[in-house]
Amino acid sequence: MTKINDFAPAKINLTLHVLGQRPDGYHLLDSLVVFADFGDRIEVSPNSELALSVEGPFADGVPTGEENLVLKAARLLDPVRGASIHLYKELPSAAGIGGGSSDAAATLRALGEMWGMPLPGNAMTLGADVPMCLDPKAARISGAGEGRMPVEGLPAMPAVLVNPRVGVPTPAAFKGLATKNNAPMPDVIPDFVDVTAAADWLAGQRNDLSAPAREIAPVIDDVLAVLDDALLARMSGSGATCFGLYPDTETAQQAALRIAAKRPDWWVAPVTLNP
Ligand SMILES: C[C@@](CO)(OP(=O)(O)O)[C@H](O)COP(=O)(O)OP(=O)(O)OC[C@H]1O[C@@H](n2ccc(N)nc2=O)[C@H](O)[C@@H]1O
Ligand SMILES: Nc1ncnc2c1ncn2[C@@H]1O[C@H](COP(=O)(O)OP(=O)(O)O)[C@@H](O)[C@H]1O
Repeated sequence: MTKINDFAPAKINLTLHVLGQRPDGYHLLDSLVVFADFGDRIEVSPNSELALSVEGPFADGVPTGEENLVLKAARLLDPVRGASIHLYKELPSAAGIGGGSSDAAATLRALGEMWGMPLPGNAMTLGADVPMCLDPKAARISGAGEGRMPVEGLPAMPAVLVNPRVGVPTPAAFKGLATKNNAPMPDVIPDFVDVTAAADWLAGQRNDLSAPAREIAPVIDDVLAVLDDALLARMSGSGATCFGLYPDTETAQQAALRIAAKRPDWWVAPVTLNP
């Protein structure tokens, strides 16, 4: 039986500048996005009905009904066709790292291949993060999430992802913004010789959702504090996951061990953020 596997990597917003708000309420973004070598996994195989099974460390709490983004993605591609989909959930949900969106994008890729269909142009209807996850490579994201410019010149970045197991609802983070019209990133994102140079430049940029998310979940301050030995520590997306950038893989792994020992109740993952 034909089985197709796909990988749904964690999405990290290295920067997230909020530039304004559209009349429909969605916010205009300028965001530098990269993807980790760590994420969920999807397996699809032929089946008469559309069926989803979920397992893995973060399976609990992921909806298994029609509201699951994996099933919504399948229905977007074909409203009636059947398939068996297995989701192995390694990523925490509602965590600012686009787990559900990346699952949806991986489902579109895998079912598109199995059913011989092209990727849909309206993936945005599944969620603002889904289009950027269709081709999970470094990109500068604009509009409400639909604009995507590939970014060359980023190094592979050793990092640690830390989530305090507290969910931040994305609408609440946007609603809490003190100012909606903020400055974009510079027009040109430079090339960087290494992760230290990238971290130096990133330090001059922002995540505008960080302040409102920290109001909602003050534990984010504790997360940033344990990442104080990183070259740069910042929240991703609408939180609460934060990333720390480290000069090399070994240092990142040591930092992850230290943080996991200090906060065994938190989710801690040493990763590489790929260009
Ligand atoms: C903030 C970001 C940054 O990459 O990531 P996450 O924190 O979700 O990972 C995304 O913009 C989130 O994308 P996603 O989670 O797919 O958003 P959606 O389901 O489409 O929207 C959830 C809600 O977020 C708000 N929203 C989302 C995107 C956007 N550009 N402006 C918004 O105001 C709206 O209130 C919307 O109802
Ligand atoms: N496959 C999925 N994985 C995770 N969450 C999902 C999935 N499908 C639907 N959801 C719902 O989407 C919401 C946002 O999840 P997620 O995409 O992980 O958030 P974020 O983009 O903030 O990391 C969750 O609260 C969850 O109920």
